[in-house]
Amino acid sequence: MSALLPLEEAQQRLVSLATRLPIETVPIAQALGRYLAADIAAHRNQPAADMSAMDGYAIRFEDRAGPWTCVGECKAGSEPCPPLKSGQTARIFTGALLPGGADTVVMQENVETDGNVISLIAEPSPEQGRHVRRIGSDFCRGDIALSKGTWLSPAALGHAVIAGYGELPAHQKPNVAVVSTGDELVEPGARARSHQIPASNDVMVSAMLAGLTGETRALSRIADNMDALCAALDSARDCDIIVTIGGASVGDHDLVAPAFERLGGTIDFHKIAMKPGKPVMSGKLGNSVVLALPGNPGSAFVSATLLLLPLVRYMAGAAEYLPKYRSAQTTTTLPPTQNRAQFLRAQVDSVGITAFDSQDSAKLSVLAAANALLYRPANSDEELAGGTVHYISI
Ligand SMILES: Nc1nc2c(c(=O)[nH]1)N[C@H]1C(S)=C(S)[C@@H](COP(=O)(O)OP(=O)(O)OC[C@H]3O[C@@H](n4cnc5c(N)ncnc54)[C@H](O)[C@@H]3O)O[C@H]1N2
Ligand code: MOO
Repeated sequence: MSALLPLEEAQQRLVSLATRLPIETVPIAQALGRYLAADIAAHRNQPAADMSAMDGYAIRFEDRAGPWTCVGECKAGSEPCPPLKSGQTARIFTGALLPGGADTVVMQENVETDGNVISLIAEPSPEQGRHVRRIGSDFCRGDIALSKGTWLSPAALGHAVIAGYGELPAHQKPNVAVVSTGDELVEPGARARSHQIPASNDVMVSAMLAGLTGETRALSRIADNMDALCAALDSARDCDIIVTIGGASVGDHDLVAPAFERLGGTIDFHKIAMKPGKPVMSGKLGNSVVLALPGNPGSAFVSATLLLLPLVRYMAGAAEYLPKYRSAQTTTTLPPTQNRAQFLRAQVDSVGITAFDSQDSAKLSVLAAANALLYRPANSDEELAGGTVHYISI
């Protein structure tokens, strides 16, 4: 029996089979969910000049006691008003440039007006710079606005636009074929007889890839025979990643590895020291990176979280492509582990993290109730309730 590969090594070997996908210039409205391919420096200062954060009156701080004579109006989008002289104020609105000489804004709720004479009614008198957004207080021209490998979230896109960008250099997203195999599989919603099972993993894994791929191609419910499996895999050779589900283990009908070899694919590793997810296999078929996930739903989910999603993020250009671990206190005592790292389906809340009693990787009821995978390193001792453990949010 081949040795079980530690997970971290498997993750590194998997990405070393892959390359970052080509870079293209993308209109900003189409860049959501991609990864930035270069550092981008701000083209402008933000704000570009001192501006008001409130509707009110712009004043010179030295005149803070008032009253003031109102000599003009400054609104967002207007050229700057003429400079204020001693004892003068200008009506100002949020987002408007401050007139020359002004350095403070008094909110309109804090004054009373009598014609063009404006007096303070609220105490205390304003502090210098109150309600003013200073030039460059958000960022300055030349500052790095977003760094290479950043995930382009809605907020990151907004930041890029305000920094002066209308298009961005970003990596392509990988095209992924999701191939499920098993004579027992029936399509979602169809009646499953007792020897059959609805093909739940296909929908689940495709959903995990939502937004991360260029194309997710479903090649579902391929029969357990070499010719059918080879034909399906062959038809997916144009995809960047081919992920198979089921048939990854050692049974007589587990044909994924033999089918890859028949097609000329090369296997890199087969079997990882983790539970669930031991029978995971990886390799290459032409230019495609191949990842074979086990069929048990819990195993398919855990191995997709720990291997497939990092691979997809890596190819798409992510700086940080591995899952993030957080820590919490276990509410129960956890038994020692053996030679495989464990990822226990668990619930985390403000009290701590609680692993479910049943960890059968075939149970979707347990997986669907979980919001975390509690990580137990291989060969660890019993962990007493109250001890700190690491987990991945799901
Ligand atoms: N002698 C051994 N037997 C097994 C080993 C082993 O090391 N030695 N490993 C076990 C482990 S661990 C796992 S996990 C399973 C995974 O095996 P396969 O990847 O070959 O999966 P299948 O046998 O095809 O299916 C397992 C289970 O999952 C159901 N399944 C499969 N595909 C889907 C799908 N698309 N949607 C829903 N459910 C699916 C399938 O019907 C089976 O019930 O092997 C152990 N055996
Ligand atoms: O480790 Mo399998 O992946 O038990 O379910």
